[in-house]
Amino acid sequence: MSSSTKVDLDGNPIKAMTICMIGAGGFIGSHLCEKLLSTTSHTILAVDVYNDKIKHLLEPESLPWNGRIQFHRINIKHDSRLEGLIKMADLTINLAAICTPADYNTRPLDTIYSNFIDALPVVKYCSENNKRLIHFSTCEIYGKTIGSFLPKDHPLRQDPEFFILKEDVSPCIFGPIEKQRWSYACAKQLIERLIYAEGAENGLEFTIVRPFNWIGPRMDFIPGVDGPSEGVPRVLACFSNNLLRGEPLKLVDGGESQRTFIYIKDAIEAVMLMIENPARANGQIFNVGNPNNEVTVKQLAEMMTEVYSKVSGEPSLESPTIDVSSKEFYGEGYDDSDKRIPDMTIINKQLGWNPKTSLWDLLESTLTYQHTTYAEAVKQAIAKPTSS
Ligand SMILES: NC(=O)c1ccc[n+]([C@@H]2O[C@H](COP(=O)([O-])OP(=O)(O)OC[C@H]3O[C@@H](n4cnc5c(N)ncnc54)[C@H](O)[C@@H]3O)[C@@H](O)[C@H]2O)c1
Ligand SMILES: O=c1ccn([C@@H]2O[C@H](COP(=O)(O)OP(=O)(O)O[C@H]3OC[C@](O)(CO)[C@H]3O)[C@@H](O)[C@H]2O)c(=O)[nH]1
Repeated sequence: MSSSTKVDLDGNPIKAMTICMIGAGGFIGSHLCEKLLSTTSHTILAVDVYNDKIKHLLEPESLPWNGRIQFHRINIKHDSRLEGLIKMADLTINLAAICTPADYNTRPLDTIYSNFIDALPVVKYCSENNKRLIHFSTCEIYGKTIGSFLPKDHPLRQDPEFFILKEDVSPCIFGPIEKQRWSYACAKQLIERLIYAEGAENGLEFTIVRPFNWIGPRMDFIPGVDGPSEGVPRVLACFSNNLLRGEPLKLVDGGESQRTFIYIKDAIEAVMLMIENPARANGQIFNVGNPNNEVTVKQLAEMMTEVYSKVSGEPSLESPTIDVSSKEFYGEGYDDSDKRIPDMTIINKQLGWNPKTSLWDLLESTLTYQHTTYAEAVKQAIAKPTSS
């Protein structure tokens, strides 16, 4: 073995593999492609309906990884080429999904089809062709915490048993059917159960990833600049948009919900370990988050306001936030997860992985990117007279 051969966590050489990455053109996919191309010799068959976020990896042809990434513009809902690509690959990673909460209650059918029905052939082709699958699920699978059903001042609310989310222990607690917010979590839950059953009954080699609010550059879109004016992206892009436009940040139902945010680059390290350590990752469900970065949404808004003022040099508003009801912001049928702290025992034991970046540091690099990428375009969009 040459001294430069990369080895896995057990000291075995890592062989170059072909990876079919579905949803490669999205936020997580673009970072994963970047990392795979710049630090490994694996080849990527990148599948998506869009490629704007990976254009810099596809062109020009003089790039050092030329030939190791091929883009296939395929809608997995209806394209017979998908099975061929999965057959060509050693590993399939499925990231494709509708995964913005504004869609869950307003487009529940599209949400359920995207997260369950459209993922079915991917699971089937992997199982039938004995191909390994890494499937992206979500922390939303846990729904609400057990503690959220206790009175606000109940002492057990402080007991970690009542709020820490553990892959092999915690229940999935969703609201009633008329709260269509849970259409996404429920579809993701059922596809997880199906994958698990394929593993148990047919020997499918799988890993399920439950991301806990991964954030960073290239997440979603800025409405009216590189996405629809009326579109509602996830919170990082909503708040970035408000800051870029000099508007108050909107706190849904007072911004009391809590989240743990993790820097995309830390999270990608965890996925790389899964890819290159199949013996440790197969058959596992992994939480991937940063339990040390917990804030309420209100605290996130305050921190983003402070960081943005620092990186842009622009003073913050006197009243930087404004309250808005969830019905007004998301429409009928919205509901929310109260708190999301990942238990890290399993990923720590199997892969020895831990997140590194503090919330302040990740916001500083992300908001620097947002300012550099969008400030000028937002100024122009504001200056443009709107057609009546
Ligand atoms: N970002 C997070 O914090 C987070 C949290 C929980 C779960 N996840 C899961 O991780 C995965 C990726 O999330 P993301 O944040 O990168 O989202 P994203 O929306 O940026 O990426 C999803 C990609 O899938 C593509 N896609 C969707 N439907 C498709 C289809 N029918 N055919 C081909 N391509 C299709 C989209 O065009 C998009 O590029 C999703 O499954 C999501 O549910 C992400
Ligand atoms: O302008 C805004 C936008 C949102 N909020 C509130 O922030 C909380 C987080 O919202 P968001 O990041 O958009 O989404 P969620 O965390 O609720 O759900 C995601 O988690 C993982 C994933 O599966 C994929 O990313 C997705 O479902 C929330 O409480 C909003 O109400 C706000 O106050 N103002």
